[in-house]
Amino acid sequence: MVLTNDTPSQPIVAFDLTAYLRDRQQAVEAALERALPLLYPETIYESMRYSLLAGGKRLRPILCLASCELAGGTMEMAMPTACAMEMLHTMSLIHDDLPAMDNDDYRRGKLTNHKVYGDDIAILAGDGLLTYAFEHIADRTQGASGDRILQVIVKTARAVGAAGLVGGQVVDLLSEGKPDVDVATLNYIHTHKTGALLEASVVCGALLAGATETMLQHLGEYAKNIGLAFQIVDDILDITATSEQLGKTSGKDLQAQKVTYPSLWGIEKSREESKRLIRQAKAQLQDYGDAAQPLLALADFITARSY
Ligand code: DMA
Ligand SMILES: C=C(C)CCOP(=O)(O)OP(=O)(O)O
Ligand SMILES: [Mg+2]
Ligand SMILES: [Mg+2]
Repeated sequence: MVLTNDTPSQPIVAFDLTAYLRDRQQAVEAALERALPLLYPETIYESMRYSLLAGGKRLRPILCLASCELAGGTMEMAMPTACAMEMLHTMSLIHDDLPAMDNDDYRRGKLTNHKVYGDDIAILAGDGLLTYAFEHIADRTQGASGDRILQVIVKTARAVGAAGLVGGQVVDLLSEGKPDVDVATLNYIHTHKTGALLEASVVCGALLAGATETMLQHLGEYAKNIGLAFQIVDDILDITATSEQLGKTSGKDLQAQKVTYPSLWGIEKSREESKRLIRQAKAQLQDYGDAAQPLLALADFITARSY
């Protein structure tokens, strides 16, 4: 996919997103493989690796690496944090798919973790990934000061805890089957269960590189907008895409009576809203010229994606 940068006041330069994603996905896969070797007791490491190394778009680590580079840092400096974001995302998926939550049998085209290893090991695999993510940031980050690493840990912990992802998942579950969920509640669910970790991924990359307050603010706004757009698109795809395309059972939101943007507004209006959010995200990066190309293209990828 070659996307042109259509933000006003930016030069029109083609950016090969397909090649970029392929390179970055490869780098992230290799780093994840190295980060989590198979140790004793093998069952838990096998279970953690089963989900962590099952593919996926690797969007969160790629965003983290890109924002670190935009802020003048290196890919190496951000790689442990980038890997941690994927560990946390994987933890959230393993737990989200459990029978006590969304009860899903497929993820990334494979049986879900609990279907292979059982609920007990799947819960522990999530716990293992959650804790290891923080160990990995603290233990493996090189080239950034202890102070910056601490800021990253605080930001990330907040993003996955009750003030972030956990809080969003709770309201998502409590809203199931309710016919009167309003847009404010829906926005809370989306910005917390999905947006918070995406935002942390973007902001932490830049924090490691010592970005200015202004840049952190721009990147935070960029990330909030793409985060909300991401979940709207996810809910559209749940209706319009096949299980094969998604690698998970489609049509689950309707079945579980989840309130979503498309259920409230219909597919067309939801699509328009996601596009508006992406335009708003890209507008945050207008001061950064060509250096922002990866993040601009990644924003477009969120609405263009089909899985
Ligand atoms: C998943 O949300 C969110 C987290 C934090 C795992 P979801 O249940 O809407 O996503 P999916 O359709 O991928 O299960
Ligand atoms: C947070 C949500 C909505 C779950 C899906 O996330 P992704 O679509 O990023 O899943 P993978 O590419 O990592 O499989
Ligand atoms: Mg869910
Ligand atoms: Mg789910």
